[in-house]
Amino acid sequence: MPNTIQWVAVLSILAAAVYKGIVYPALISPLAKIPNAHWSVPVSPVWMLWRRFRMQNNRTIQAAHERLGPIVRLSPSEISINCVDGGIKSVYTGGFEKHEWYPRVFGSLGTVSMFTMVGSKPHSIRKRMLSNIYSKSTLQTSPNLQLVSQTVILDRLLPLLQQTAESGDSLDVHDLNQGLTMDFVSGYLFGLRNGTNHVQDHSYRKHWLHMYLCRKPFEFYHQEMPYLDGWMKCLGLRVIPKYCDEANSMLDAWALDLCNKAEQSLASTDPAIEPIVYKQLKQSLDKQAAKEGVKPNRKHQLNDIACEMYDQLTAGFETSAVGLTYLMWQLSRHPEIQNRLREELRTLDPVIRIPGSNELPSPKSIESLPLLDAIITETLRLHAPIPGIQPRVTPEPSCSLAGYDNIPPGIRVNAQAYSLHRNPEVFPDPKCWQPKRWLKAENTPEELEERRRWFWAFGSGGRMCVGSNLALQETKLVAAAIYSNFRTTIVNDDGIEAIDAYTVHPRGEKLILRFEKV
Ligand code: HEM
Repeated sequence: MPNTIQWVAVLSILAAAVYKGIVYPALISPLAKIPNAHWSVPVSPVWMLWRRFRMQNNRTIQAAHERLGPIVRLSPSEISINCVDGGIKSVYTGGFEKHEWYPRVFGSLGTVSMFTMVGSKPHSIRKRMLSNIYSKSTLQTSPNLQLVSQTVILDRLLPLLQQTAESGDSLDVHDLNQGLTMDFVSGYLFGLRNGTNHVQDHSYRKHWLHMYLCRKPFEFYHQEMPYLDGWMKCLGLRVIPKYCDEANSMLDAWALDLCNKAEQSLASTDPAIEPIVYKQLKQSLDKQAAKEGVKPNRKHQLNDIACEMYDQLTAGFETSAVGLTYLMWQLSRHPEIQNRLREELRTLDPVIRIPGSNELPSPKSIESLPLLDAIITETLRLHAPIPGIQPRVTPEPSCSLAGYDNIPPGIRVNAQAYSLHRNPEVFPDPKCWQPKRWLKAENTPEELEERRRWFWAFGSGGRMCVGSNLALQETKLVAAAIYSNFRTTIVNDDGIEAIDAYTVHPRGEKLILRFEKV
């Protein structure tokens, strides 16, 4: 029988556990004042984990905000915000660091990139190395990108669509878009000749996409239960199948191969060969090493560059492709807007024609078309390619968010474009695709300004998308080239609704359209 001292010890431990695990988080912690997404969240993460396991993250958080307002608690140490002032402004432009979630999910080649780095200091050094190469003025005047654009649009895309239109066949544009955007981004990173040709090499594109996408259903384990796979492996079991490891190795080797090719072209200034982004990063890393008085370790450096390039390729192709797919879907559902866009595109000089064109209008002239801009912005609002959470960590010693003070450090705080873009006070009838909400002629300057503040397709602050200008330039050019020449109609859009995840794609992974020459 335990004696009195042992009883007291056991009861004290129990009382401390109840206080720490239930009383403090549910009643005393400053987080206790924040509305709970579910009654259990102050004491357990299970409810939210289950929702995430079922791939219901974005919709669950959105429903909680609709019910409970701009800030909600999702688990004992996680909150979500859905407002600009006291919300995304404080967190994302206020220097809150990224959560470990990023390197867990997106790490590759055993190291980290600008996207996956957690600390803001190493991140800002890396970002400074690359921002200029992605600025709007650099991209609009780059002879390298001009060559990539001409080749991808005039030699690869338009002839293929022309052939499709002539044959009367239909085309899976989601599949095509993923090749198109990869060719753009890889051509800019490594030089046109060293980049991919996924538009024309259909079978390699299929194989590559299969390897890339087969890992997606298992993202949950990396994101939310990072140790589970390791523990299970100790027992001889796996939660993440072996083919995911094989896909990772194949993709790492692919990125290293592209980098090796770029390395051979470093000395070239020929716009068809010069590996613009690769070169910029390599030279900046060398400069940084010289500044720090260290000799660069070439093997580590190649790995660092390959990891960075791999992230930019994947961040760049998947998002832009999904944006294009939904843009083509919406235009196919709205023939009257498609016709108005075509009229606007006919004002370009030169008009993009197949057959006939051997040069493209300037990126600047395409950028300044108001209806095209409104159509793309509205597509990125309603169908944000990254609608999911962007987790950050609350700083020392405490912070205030959405009117709640003394929020302790080390709490995971997220916002998501999915919810910010569905605020009915800013975007009336938010589920409806309405490009006119972005047109100067149809809205007051105050309305437009407010919508811009809530528009979060590219994030905000220091960790905002570095490729947003490239994405917009490329998306506008592709849309201009297609809709100057063809009318699209839907043949099969089954499964067009997006999956519920951090990055999305149509659930059916396809969109079949018919192209008719105009
Ligand atoms: C429509 C297309 C695109 C969308 C919607 C998009 C969206 C985003 C968003 C929301 C973030 C912030 C993510 C977070 O913090 O969780 C991000 C970051 C990033 N994006 Fe994009 N992106 C697009 C295209 C591109 C392209 C073409 C590139 C090519 C270089 C790119 C490269 C990156 C990188 C490297 C980061 C990390 C930036 C940092 O941490 O400083 N993205 N993107």
